[in-house]
Amino acid sequence: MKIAIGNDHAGTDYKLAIVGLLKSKGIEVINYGTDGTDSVDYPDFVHPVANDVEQGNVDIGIVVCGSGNGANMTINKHQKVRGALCWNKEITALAREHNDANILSLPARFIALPQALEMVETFLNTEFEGGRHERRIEKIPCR
Ligand SMILES: O=C(CO)[C@H](O)[C@H](O)[C@H](O)COP(=O)(O)O
Repeated sequence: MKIAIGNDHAGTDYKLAIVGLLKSKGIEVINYGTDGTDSVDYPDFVHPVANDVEQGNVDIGIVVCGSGNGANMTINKHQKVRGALCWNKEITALAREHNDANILSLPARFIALPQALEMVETFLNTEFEGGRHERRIEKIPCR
């Protein structure tokens, strides 16, 4: 499995912990940064994640910022991206089961690190249910 990850300054600590978790599982990670805590602009770091997902270069993406909203708004401008802003394990599971989310957006300033890591595990280990949800996600793109 291959995962792209990007974040702003608010998400750096959590991102580094997530990268550690993923690598410990033998997952290949493309880290678009930032790896610092100086103030940056989240679109510069999450558009590359969305591009990789859109082009099929990676299996899924993860973005991390303060509230999760700016990063999630940005990635969802990409046609093939279904980015899900998640704040607990249950919402994360539903994002995969019902929405076939392909990028997980995490709000680092509003969830604890162990919870964020648990959500990453859930995102990786939960399958899309298909069925009626397939029809619905096919209707998401603007027509
Ligand atoms: O929406 C956001 C990015 O997706 C975030 O919450 C940012 O991390 C936040 O806006 C950064 O705020 P700061 O005051 O510039 O640290």
